[in-house]
Amino acid sequence: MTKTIIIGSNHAGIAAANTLLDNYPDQEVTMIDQNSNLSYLGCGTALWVGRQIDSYEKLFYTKKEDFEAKGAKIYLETSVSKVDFITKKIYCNSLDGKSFVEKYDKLILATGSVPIKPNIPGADLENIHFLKLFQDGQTVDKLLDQFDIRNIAVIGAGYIGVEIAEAVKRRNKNVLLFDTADRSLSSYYDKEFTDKMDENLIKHGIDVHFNERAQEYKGTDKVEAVVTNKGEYPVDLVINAIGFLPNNFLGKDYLELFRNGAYFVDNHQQTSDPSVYAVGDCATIYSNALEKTTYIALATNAVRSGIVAGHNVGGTKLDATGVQGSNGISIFGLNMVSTGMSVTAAKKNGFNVLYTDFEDTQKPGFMKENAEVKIRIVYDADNRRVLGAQMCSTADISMGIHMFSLAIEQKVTIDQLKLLDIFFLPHFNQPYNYITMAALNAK
Ligand SMILES: Cc1cc2nc3c(=O)[nH]c(=O)nc-3n(C[C@H](O)[C@H](O)[C@H](O)COP(=O)(O)OP(=O)(O)OC[C@H]3O[C@@H](n4cnc5c(N)ncnc54)[C@H](O)[C@@H]3O)c2cc1C
Ligand SMILES: NC(=O)c1ccc[n+]([C@@H]2O[C@H](COP(=O)([O-])OP(=O)(O)OC[C@H]3O[C@@H](n4cnc5c(N)ncnc54)[C@H](O)[C@@H]3O)[C@@H](O)[C@H]2O)c1
Repeated sequence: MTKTIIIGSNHAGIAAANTLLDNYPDQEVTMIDQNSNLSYLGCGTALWVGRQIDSYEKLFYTKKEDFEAKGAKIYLETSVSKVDFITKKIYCNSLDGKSFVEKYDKLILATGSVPIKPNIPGADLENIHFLKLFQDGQTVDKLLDQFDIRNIAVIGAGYIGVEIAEAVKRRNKNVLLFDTADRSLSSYYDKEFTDKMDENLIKHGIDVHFNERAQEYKGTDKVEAVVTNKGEYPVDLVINAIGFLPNNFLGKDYLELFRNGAYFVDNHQQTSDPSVYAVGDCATIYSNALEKTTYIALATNAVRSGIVAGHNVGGTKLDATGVQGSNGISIFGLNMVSTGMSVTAAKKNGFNVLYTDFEDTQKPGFMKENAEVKIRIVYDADNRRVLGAQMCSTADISMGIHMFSLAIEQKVTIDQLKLLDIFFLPHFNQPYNYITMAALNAK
């Protein structure tokens, strides 16, 4: 028997555990997590807090007993305080006061990420929260029930910030949304797309403050105001959402790290110690768009990297295929999806970049239910390789982005997309559909 210990039992750790337990009967699997729950889908926090779904119960997709039934040993409310990588031992402390040591043959680090804490005065006042764990969502949800919690500042207009801004607005509170960038979602989309999101946010009553950095949280015990480079705003609750950092506490002094501190892994999820693998938000990932190792914190990547690590630890060599960072968001009925790099991101990364845009209705004019679609395909001006795509509509056009994800992975050129066989049916698109038209218009 090979003994594998997995530290962290959320999306990445779960995927690794299931892969090992379902495919490799010679594996003894031990899972350890400091939290009391596992498999919480953070994407559901905004849906639940905004009352778009009835409750949070179904936001968990598995439980401790499911792993025990497959023969794993699983400890919750147990934190690993130290790993001795030389003797292959981990040191654990459970919430009920017990300490114990476990030995491993192979170790999978799946310790995820931690939200970045703004380093400003007043950051420890009451009613200032993050939105990472289920418990964070519960705290914010309860506070929003209080009548005297009226003005809510959301710091960071990235994915978490924009989603929770919508949710809080749906609870009839005043929302102030701050970002240091000049627009929302600036790391995912170009301005022509984020302009649509910003208009949408403003139209629904969200008070947006771009190019604005929070410099201080003021208050006696509880937060009472946010001070930025442009003004002071009375608030009753602050939600910080300015990004994640990899949680590298256990291996930072021993394993090779990426520039942001993530465990540097190869395409088998193996770290610089051959007995140690790292998966999900604590590890690097290979971007096929950039053609470089990078860091992209997404549940989808956590699951895929967990599967890859599981097979390699189990004894089947499996190469990760790399990712495109595909992502999507749906706010007050406006849907935006992207994959690979925006023009802004490609330029920042030194690419000689071109793009092609197209805007039209999704379906032929005779269809009753119809919506505008905007698409941009980003490509390399030198070798014509597709680098990214963005789409936006009030219709559900999300599935089209997966094709661009594959195109980037497979190094397809913009010219190969021009005459690609794309079906036509009035219920879904036009004979001259938006993907073909965008590609045909490419210079
Ligand atoms: C509000 C919100 C919405 C999101 N929405 C989406 C979305 O729509 N789509 C998407 O793809 N991604 C989304 N994400 C991102 C996604 O949740 C993360 O990328 C994903 O959770 C990463 O999974 P992970 O298992 O690598 O890490 P984590 O989820 O961070 O889990 C790490 C686990 O390790 C445990 N742990 C850490 N240190 C120790 C230790 N020393 N001892 C024991 N246990 C330890 C933690 O308790 C935790 O359970 C969202 C995130 C948030 C917060
Ligand atoms: N729909 C989804 O796929 C989804 C939903 C939620 C979260 N996630 C993922 O979870 C991770 C964390 O999400 P997130 O929203 O925290 O990060 P993010 O990177 O999406 O957004 C962070 C935002 O904070 C801004 N910012 C940075 N420092 C700031 C400061 N000091 N003051 C004000 N603004 C500041 C940035 O400009 C950026 O817009 C991301 O990897 C994200 O992709 C994905």
